[in-house]
Amino acid sequence: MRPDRGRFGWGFRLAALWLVLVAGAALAADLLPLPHYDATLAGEPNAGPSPSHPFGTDALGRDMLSRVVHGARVSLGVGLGAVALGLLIGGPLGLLAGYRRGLADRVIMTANDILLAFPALVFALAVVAFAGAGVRNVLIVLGLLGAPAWVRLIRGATLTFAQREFVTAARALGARGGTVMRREIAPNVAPPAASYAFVIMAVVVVAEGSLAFLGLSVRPPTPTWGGMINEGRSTLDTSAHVVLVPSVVMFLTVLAFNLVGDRLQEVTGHRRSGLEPVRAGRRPARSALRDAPVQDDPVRDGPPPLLEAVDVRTAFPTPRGLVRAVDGVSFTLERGRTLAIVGESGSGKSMLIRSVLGLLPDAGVERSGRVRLAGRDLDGADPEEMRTVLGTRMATVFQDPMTALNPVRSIGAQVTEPLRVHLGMGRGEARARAEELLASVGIPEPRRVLRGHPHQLSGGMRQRITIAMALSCDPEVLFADEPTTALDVTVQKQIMALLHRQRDERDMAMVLVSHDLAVVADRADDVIVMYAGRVVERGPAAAVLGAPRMRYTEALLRAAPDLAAPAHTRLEVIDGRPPDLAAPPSGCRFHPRCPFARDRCAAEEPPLASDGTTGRAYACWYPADEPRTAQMEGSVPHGG
Ligand SMILES: Nc1ncnc2c1ncn2[C@@H]1O[C@H](COP(=O)(O)OP(=O)(O)OP(=O)(O)O)[C@@H](O)[C@H]1O
Repeated sequence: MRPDRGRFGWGFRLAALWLVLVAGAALAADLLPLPHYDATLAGEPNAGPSPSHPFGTDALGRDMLSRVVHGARVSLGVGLGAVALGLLIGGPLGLLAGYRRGLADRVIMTANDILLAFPALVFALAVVAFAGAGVRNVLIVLGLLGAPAWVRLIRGATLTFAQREFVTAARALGARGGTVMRREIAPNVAPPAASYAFVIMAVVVVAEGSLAFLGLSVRPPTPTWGGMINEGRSTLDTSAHVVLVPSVVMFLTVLAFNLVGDRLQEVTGHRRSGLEPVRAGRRPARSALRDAPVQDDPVRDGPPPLLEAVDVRTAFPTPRGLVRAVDGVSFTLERGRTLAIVGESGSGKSMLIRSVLGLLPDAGVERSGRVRLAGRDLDGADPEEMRTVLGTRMATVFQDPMTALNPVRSIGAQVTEPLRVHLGMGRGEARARAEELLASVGIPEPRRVLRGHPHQLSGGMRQRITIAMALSCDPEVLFADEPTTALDVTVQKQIMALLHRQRDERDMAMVLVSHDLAVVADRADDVIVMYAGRVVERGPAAAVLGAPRMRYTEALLRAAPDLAAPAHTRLEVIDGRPPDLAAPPSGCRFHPRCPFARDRCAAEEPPLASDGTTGRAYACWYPADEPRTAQMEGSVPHGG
């Protein structure tokens, strides 16, 4: 995230200039041609500004400019130290709370809230009075007092980024939690943290000034701004400049820190995630669904399928009730084949994929069912094994390559990471392999591209990069969740062709989520049609899309653009709205929108029953007419 330099404005520039001036003077204080800050009678006592003493002198005739400059050392030094200490403590805790959620989050945030409830200045006064005044103690106390604010800020930013696709993508590549926090989230949390550091500096400068005013910061004769204000109090009526000079310098510095911090915050401001929040206070659990009987789990002879999902259920506890996003879905997939998942928006396609990959949001999700890869039950896999499976055997290509790639890391760093982590390659070897991978997915000048960042590439090129990353460890199953939706039409075809070429060359299986039924009919071997979290029809793609039986599939096809149809042909829409997954309709979930519905549809739920042909099944009491053989074997209409 690069700040837009043109939008900083004059206020920011003046404030930044002031801070550079104060910091520079503080650093070079000993080198400047100024009298020693404690040289008494360097001039007339309490004298106003003059060419030899531009800020005047104090009651002991000491040069005020020298004292203000040396005072800046203490103020800024304590500020920097306290910010660093607060960040050192609050940063990791905030990352942990925001990324792990659940128990860690609750413990950290409860402790944090208790600490925030302490009256800070009283606490600082008590500690400094007890432990003794001095820069070190003041710095430690102010650093500790700032830590809870850092926890809140870093947690909030982490929550935002933890929902972003590049974090899911890193998890899908098998990255450990610590690595995800360090490499994916921390660099993105850094810009808001940096802007916040300026605001905290302002708070610490004021707090240090207040302690110094009370005589609880550094000991005299070392000057501090607060101490100078205190010393000048007694002569305020006759020599106001003794109080005014440190006050104005302190005021301008605090104002400048706030201005710079606020402006940086605006410029580096980040987008919020659109996910509905999960109800607070619920633990990640599998409880409510765990007891649901696992259906459709046949005992088979022969080798197990490459990928098998049995009765997968995923639900989110929300204030509206339990949202059953995936409600008892089963499928199998073999090497070299593509299974497409289709359905309206919100039907549960993405959640099904995430459930299979074990990449659900951590907090509050309830899930059950079985997922097996070549017979290995992935639910029984420990986190280490699951990370390896995700990195090497199952890989994912996400919808939007811009959000799936980390904007602040170079492409080379992102493409080589899975190679280094999972295949143990050294830097040079991983770089060479990354170049080959990029070339294999059609990226010209791979060496140059590896040095760049995601924003320097077009959408199509970015998606090629994410495909290269997904393919880097030779996965057996590739999941592609609407991989072309964010791209323009000409590029969509190229990416789809690339995916299938790679599938054939590598003999992978592919799970493809797509809204584009023409693409599904063209490319997929099998299809499952989802409605309200359930499979309502499944079978060979050509047969299902060529002659749907379930009324919802029929409606979906009529609502899809037909590439073969004349331009300006009106598309039919599916009447009504998708059901509320927290309170789905009784019987067939599609019945309120189905023109063929009868009483039985509202009363009884139709089972997903085979129609007698291989692999084909649908859930409908009054299905579309059974097609004649000639129709079924005929060409599949593009998009319906
Ligand atoms: N964190 C969450 N809390 C509550 N409900 C959620 C959450 N995430 C997803 N859902 C719900 O799960 C359902 C399925 O979502 P999913 O993203 O799988 O749909 P989809 O079919 O992939 O849609 P699209 O085609 O628009 O991507 C939706 O109704 C959504 O509202």
